[in-house]
Amino acid sequence: MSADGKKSRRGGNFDASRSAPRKRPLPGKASQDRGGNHARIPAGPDGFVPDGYSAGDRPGLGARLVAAKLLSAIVDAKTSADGLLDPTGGHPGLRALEPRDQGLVKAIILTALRFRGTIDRALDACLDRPLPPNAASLKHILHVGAAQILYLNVPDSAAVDLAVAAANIDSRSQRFAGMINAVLRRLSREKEALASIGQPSDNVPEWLMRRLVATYGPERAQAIALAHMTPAPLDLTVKADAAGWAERLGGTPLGRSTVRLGEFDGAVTGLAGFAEGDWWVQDAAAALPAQLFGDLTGQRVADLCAAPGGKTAQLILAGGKVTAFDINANRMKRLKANLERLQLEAETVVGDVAAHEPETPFDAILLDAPCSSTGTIRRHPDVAYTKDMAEIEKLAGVQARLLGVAADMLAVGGRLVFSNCSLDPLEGEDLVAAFLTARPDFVRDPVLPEELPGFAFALTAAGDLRTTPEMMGGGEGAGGGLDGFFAARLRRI
Ligand SMILES: C[S@@+](CC[C@H](N)C(=O)[O-])C[C@H]1O[C@@H](n2cnc3c(N)ncnc32)[C@H](O)[C@@H]1O
Repeated sequence: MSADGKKSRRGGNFDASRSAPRKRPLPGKASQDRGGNHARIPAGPDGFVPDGYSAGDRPGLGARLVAAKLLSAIVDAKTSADGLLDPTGGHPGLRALEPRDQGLVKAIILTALRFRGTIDRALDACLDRPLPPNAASLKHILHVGAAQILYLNVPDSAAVDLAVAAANIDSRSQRFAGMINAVLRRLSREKEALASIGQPSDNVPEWLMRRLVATYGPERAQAIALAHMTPAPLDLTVKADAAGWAERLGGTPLGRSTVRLGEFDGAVTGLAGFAEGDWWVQDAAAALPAQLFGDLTGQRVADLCAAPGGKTAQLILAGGKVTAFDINANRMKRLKANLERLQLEAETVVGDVAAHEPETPFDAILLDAPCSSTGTIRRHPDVAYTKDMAEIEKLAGVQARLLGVAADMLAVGGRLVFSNCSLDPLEGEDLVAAFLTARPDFVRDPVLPEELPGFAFALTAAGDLRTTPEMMGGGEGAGGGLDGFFAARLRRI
């Protein structure tokens, strides 16, 4: 529930700036009428505003044009949605829209990606013949329209009319305007049957589904695909007293330090305890790797890939004297702002951690490495379309290099936790196995069930942590599930 008690939806990590739309009924609030405000549509660097189009011609049309444009950038050019949808540094077409229409664009994009396979099937069922090959622009216009009709609280007539209008001002799609009208109207008539056509795996690109089946087996892979179709709940990591905060905020305590608020829509900044720095937004699974150190009182701790700092905060609260490293200066600024709100202190170092040679080795090191983020597809459905196996292999190489760097910074007897939010064993189990073979001075320090109350189910036979999105009710309706995470605890001998 939201701060004002309304039914809500919101997810995110640490700084709470991300939001995720629900399956239906959906964002609605973004646009309940004929589709939003008059849009100012400037020509972006790619000149996407068609010739002869006058800004503000049609309420809501700007939002649909931008949505189709961004869908193309994500699916065709593999551009990350986070960057495109950023309200300050994102796509210029998006930034030119009214906030309400920006919200609508975001809802359309996330929904169109989350249900991409189902939408394809539903459109196919309404087409007399297949779409012409190379008609990418037409396909994006149809997907934007279909996402609204099938899953969002936008009047179908507005979704259809604005899709036709978008086609009419796009020279590549103009000749299909009549077809778009007919197809989307049919979709609207038959949507009850078509909104859930097929199976969850239809919404997972082939490369990823193959990988999930090979890793987790067909049944669990299908359950993961189902969980991906449901936006993640809002989880908070509290400094202390999870049970007390759960009661105060109307949530559920999970494990040692998480309060799950489930569906949430609105500003987390309005919730009790935000201004006082009593908690921060962090998925329940993301809160587990730092817990594998237990008490860190008096220890020198390095958080090697720290920003925006969710795990840094946990390491400080566990008693560690923490140095936080990150290569990205902007992200480090966010870490500092986050720690300031939480009234916590760490030394910070901006730069490539591989170039850092500590004078004294650290007693404990967390390497929460950059990864493919396939464990966060519920929050970032674009990941399934912007990443591929080549990228995963490349990232596994980066992680192996960073793990070697981390190993050399650790004192003998010290503990190293390697973690990331990938579902792929190349970035997790396989990588750690290869490391242990190459480094006889390290052994695995298996995590015991009693160390992770409430999450013992997520421990592997080897004693690593492996969470997947269908765990804890993922896919069984809104408000459940976990981000996919891997963590292994290693000790230098
Ligand atoms: C998965 S994010 C870390 C999330 C963070 N641990 C948290 O819980 O909030 C990975 C981070 O690694 C940083 N990074 C990537 N390569 C790095 C390098 N060579 N040295 C230091 N930081 C690096 C990225 O800038 C990014 O902020």
